Amino acid sequence: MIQLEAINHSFRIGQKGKERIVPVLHNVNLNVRRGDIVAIVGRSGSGKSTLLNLISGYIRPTEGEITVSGRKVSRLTEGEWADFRLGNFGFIFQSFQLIPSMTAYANVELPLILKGMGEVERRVQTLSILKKVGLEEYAGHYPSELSGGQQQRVSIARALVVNPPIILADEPTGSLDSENEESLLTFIKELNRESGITFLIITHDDRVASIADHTITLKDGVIA
Ligand SMILES: Nc1ncnc2c1ncn2[C@@H]1O[C@H](COP(=O)(O)OP(=O)(O)OP(=O)(O)O)[C@@H](O)[C@H]1O
Repeated sequence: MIQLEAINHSFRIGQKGKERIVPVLHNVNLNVRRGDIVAIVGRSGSGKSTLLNLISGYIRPTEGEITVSGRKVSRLTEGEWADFRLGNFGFIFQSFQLIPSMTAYANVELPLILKGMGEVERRVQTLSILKKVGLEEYAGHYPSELSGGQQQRVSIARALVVNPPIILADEPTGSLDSENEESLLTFIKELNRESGITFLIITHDDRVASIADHTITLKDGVIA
């Protein structure tokens, strides 16, 4: 489902003429199979977010090849990436990243508008996914009118609404109390089992890593 072959990545920092190269990932090889839940763990600065940003095309690898759903993505243009991302990935973040001026409904509907779906179909799909996460009665609420757990469920609905085969999650339980964390983990397991969605989850939390089929530990940019 996701393959990384001999990935090296460095950032170039500083002003022109005084640039410095910061190597971050070294010879990373990774094979995530369809339907896997994979946890990526490692200390702060070990390169976890860089790895996720490479897989989702927000940065390009300095060297190496990335294949997602059978497509070699390392050579996609920006425009091709935008379409590819919408069709292949849902994203979940620690800070939810909902748009504060939009209702739960409008936040979830947004990816469908970007996909160019018609209004009637959008309405059916948005309401059905809000129901799936147990929030149909909160469709008209703004993020500030929802609890942290509810906001995270809206963000999951937004990730799921386009039926992505892969969900990329960066510390998805980082802002949740233990009760909401448990219910999110149960939901992730359920989605994985029933819909076969592949999950790649960055986490510091052993409880999150415990639901994973495989755990990858990054140490100073190398898979340990
Ligand atoms: N855009 C960038 N420009 C320069 N250096 C960067 C950039 N992004 C990340 N880095 C550096 O790459 C290294 C790895 O960062 P990354 O964010 O991938 O680590 P992480 O394991 O996700 O850390 P954390 O758990 O704290 O989020 C760090 O040393 C960081 O300073």
